[in-house]
Amino acid sequence: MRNEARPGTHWLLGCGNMGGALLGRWIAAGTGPWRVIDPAKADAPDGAVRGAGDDDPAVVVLAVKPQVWREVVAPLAGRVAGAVVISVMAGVTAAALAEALPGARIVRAMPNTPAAIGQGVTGLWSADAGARDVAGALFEAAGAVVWLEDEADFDALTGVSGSGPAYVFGFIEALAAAGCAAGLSDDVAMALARGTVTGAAALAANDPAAADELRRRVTSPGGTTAAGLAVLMPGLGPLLVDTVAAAAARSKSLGGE
Ligand SMILES: NC(=O)C1=CN([C@@H]2O[C@H](COP(=O)(O)OP(=O)(O)OC[C@H]3O[C@@H](n4cnc5c(N)ncnc54)[C@H](O)[C@@H]3O)[C@@H](O)[C@H]2O)C=CC1
Ligand SMILES: O=C(O)[C@@H]1CCC=N1
Repeated sequence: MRNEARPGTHWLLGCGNMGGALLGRWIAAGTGPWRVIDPAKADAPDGAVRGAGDDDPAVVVLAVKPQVWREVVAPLAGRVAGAVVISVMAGVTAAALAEALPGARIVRAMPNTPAAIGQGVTGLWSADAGARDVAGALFEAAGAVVWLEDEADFDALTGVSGSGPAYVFGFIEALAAAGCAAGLSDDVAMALARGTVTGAAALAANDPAAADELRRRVTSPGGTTAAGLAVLMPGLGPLLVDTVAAAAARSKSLGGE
C-alpha cells in the first residue's frame, strides 16, 4: 500500500459548515493545492481554486449532505481510481462509497466544527493503511484524531462527538435561560453561561485530573453546587444516553437514504 497520496490536486466537494471549517485549517497547514466544488459558492476561499480541473484528483473530500451524495459523486466514478477519497458524511458506509467509486481508497471521517479553530476531534476509519496516513495528516491539522478499529462504531461516535458541539451550545443556551429565570438580565446570564462553559472546557483540557475529580473540586460538602447537582445529575446521564442513541440511530438511517 502507498503511504502517501499520488501526485495531483485535492478536491473538496461541499464547502459548507463542515467542509469550509476543515478547508481553512488545511490551507493554513500548507496542504493541497485545493479545488473547491460547490455550486453555491461563487468564489473559492483564499488559497483554493474554484471548480474541478482537467487533472484527476489525488485526494477527494466529500462534505455534502448524505441525502445528495450519490448524485454528487456519480461524475467522479472513473476519475478517482487510486485516489484517497475521504467522506465526512454521517451514515454513508465505506462499502456504499466503494461501490459508487470503484478503485478509490476510501476513508471515513467524522469531524466536528471546533475543527475551525484547530480544536476538533475527528473519528477516522479506513481499511487502507496508506490512506490512513494521508487522512491522519489532514485531520491532525484540525485537532485530535481517534482511530476506530470497527467502522460500525461510527454511528455512536457521530452521536457523541460529531453532533456533540451542538449539545454543548444547547447547554449554554439552557444555562443562560436558567440564569434569566433566576432573575439575571439576558446579557449577564449569557456572559456567565458562555464564560463558564468555555472556562470549564479549557480547564478540562489543561488539567490532567479526571472529570469527576474536577467536578468534586467545585462541590463543597453541603454547599451550593451539591444542591444544584442533586437536581441535575439523576436526569443528565439517562438524558444523554437517549440523546446519543437518537443521533446514532439517525446516523445509521441516513446511510440508507
Ligand atoms: N456540520 C457539522 O457539524 C458536521 C457535518 N458533517 C457532515 O458534513 C456534511 C456537510 O454538512 P454541513 O457542512 O453541515 O452542511 P452544509 O449544508 O453547511 O454544506 C453542504 C455544502 O454542500 C454543497 N453542495 C450541495 N450540492 C452540491 C453538489 N452537487 N456539489 C458540491 N457541493 C454541493 C452546498 O452548497 C453546501 O455548501 C454532511 O454530510 C454532514 O453529515 C460531519 C461532521 C460534523
Ligand atoms: O447533524 C448532522 O447530521 C451532522 C453530522 C454530525 C453533525 N452534524
